[in-house]
This record gives sequence, C-alpha cells and structure tokens, in this order.
Amino acid sequence: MSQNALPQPIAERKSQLRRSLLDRRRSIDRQQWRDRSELLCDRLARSPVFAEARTVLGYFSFRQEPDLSPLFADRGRRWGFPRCVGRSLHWHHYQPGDRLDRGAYGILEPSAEAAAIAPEEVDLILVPAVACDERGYRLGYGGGFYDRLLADPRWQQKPTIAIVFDFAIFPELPIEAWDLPLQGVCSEKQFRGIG
Ligand SMILES: Nc1nc2c(c(=O)[nH]1)N(C=O)[C@@H](CNc1ccc(C(=O)N[C@@H](CCC(=O)O)C(=O)O)cc1)CN2
Ligand SMILES: Nc1ncnc2c1ncn2[C@@H]1O[C@H](COP(=O)(O)OP(=O)(O)OP(=O)(O)O)[C@@H](O)[C@H]1O
Repeated sequence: MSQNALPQPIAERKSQLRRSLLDRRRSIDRQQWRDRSELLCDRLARSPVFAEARTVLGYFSFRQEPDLSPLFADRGRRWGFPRCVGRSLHWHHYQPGDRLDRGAYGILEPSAEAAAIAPEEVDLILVPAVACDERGYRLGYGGGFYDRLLADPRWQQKPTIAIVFDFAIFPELPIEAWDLPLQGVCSEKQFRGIG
C-alpha cells in the first residue's frame, strides 16, 4: 500500500459512489428500466409484509428509480406519498387519477390538500435508494430526508424496505453516525430481510 494514501473522508466516498451509481442508473435503457421495475414490483407484491400492509408509503420514480406505479392501483390498499416541506417530508394520500404537483427537485408530489397520512396509520415504508447494502444501510440523494424521518420516534418502529435495482446492492456501504439500517431490501432479483 502506498505510504501517502490518506483515508478518504466518508462524506466524499458517499458522494463519489452516489455520482457513479446515478450515472449507471441513468444509462439503463427505457425498456430495461421497465422490465426490471416490473420484476421488482412482482417480487415485492409476493412478500408477506407487503401483502399484509394496508397503508403503504411509496414514492414517484425520479431519475430512473425503480417504478412502483403498477402497484398504486391495488384495491384495498391505501398509498401515501411525500411532499418536501423545508427539511421534512409530509405524507398525503394519493390514488391514480388524483392531481399531482411538480415539487422540490422536480419530483411529483400529491396536492397539499390531499388527506394527510398520520404515522399511526402506516404499516410499511418503501424507501427509494441510490444504493444499499446487505445490512440494510442505504445511500440516498444526500438530502437526509429519510434519515431524519426514520430517526423520529413516531416512525422508528415501522417496517422499512429499501427499493433498488440489483446492481446497487453492496456488501458494505460507507456509513455515518446518523445512518440507520432498514429492515429489508428489494430488487428485481432478491428480497432480503423482512419478507
Ligand atoms: N422519488 C423520490 N422522491 C423523494 C425522494 C427520493 O429519494 N426519491 N427523497 C429522498 O430523500 C426526497 C427528495 N430528496 C432529494 C434530496 C436531494 C436531491 C438533490 O437533487 N440533491 C442535489 C445535491 C445533493 C447534495 O449532494 O448535496 C443533487 O443530487 O444534485 C433530490 C431529492 C423526497 N422525495
Ligand atoms: N437524524 C438526523 N437529524 C438531523 N440531521 C440529519 C439526520 N440524519 C441525517 N442528517 C443530515 O442529513 C444530511 C444528509 O445525510 P446523508 O448523506 O446520509 O443523506 P441520504 O440518506 O443520502 O439522503 P436522503 O435521505 O435524502 O435520500 C447530513 O449532512 C446530515 O447532517
């Protein structure tokens, strides 16, 4: 090993990894993105934790994140989606056909007038991720939105599943003091942790 190879700060390693994985995800062609998303949805739909959940928090795909929209029309299930408000996420009900706004970062958001979803109602949180590891740790866009949410005692006990394409699952990601592991990881090829 080179004498002058200094350890790289974790924040820098995270941001390099984030850039390279976002590039890789952006380069997936449209049909591959659709096929992999569909496989991921099938896998998720077959897991008992999802099958039993009545109220689920999701996300609207952005920058070629896995597309979960085929699941949003499920009868008998209630879906909540985030609005970015300052540094927090506010959750509102949405069903296909409802109006959506283009919010912070250009991500689709439910209307602020849509029914709010309280933590007590939520059975499962599907967490978008740039990457995650086999222990459940996750790398996001760097905003810390989900880190702050999951640190809140009202949300801490909720089952959480990271949603990623398989190329973005690693044995061990660099983590910082505030990173909390999720309980499960679902890709188009595997479902780890809570099933
Ligand atoms: N589909 C989806 N919706 C989501 C999230 C998500 O990850 N996916 N979020 C999950 O939190 C929240 C939005 N979080 C975001 C946080 C940062 C950036 C962003 O563009 N950041 C800048 C620079 C960040 C930095 O490195 O400091 C960038 O990437 O250019 C985008 C969204 C809420 N909604
Ligand atoms: N529990 C917390 N309380 C306050 N600030 C936090 C907390 N967790 C993370 N942060 C802040 O959020 C910032 C971003 O964290 P990090 O890089 O881990 O985000 P991320 O998980 O990639 O992003 P996101 O959750 O938005 O997808 C950090 O600079 C950190 O200071």
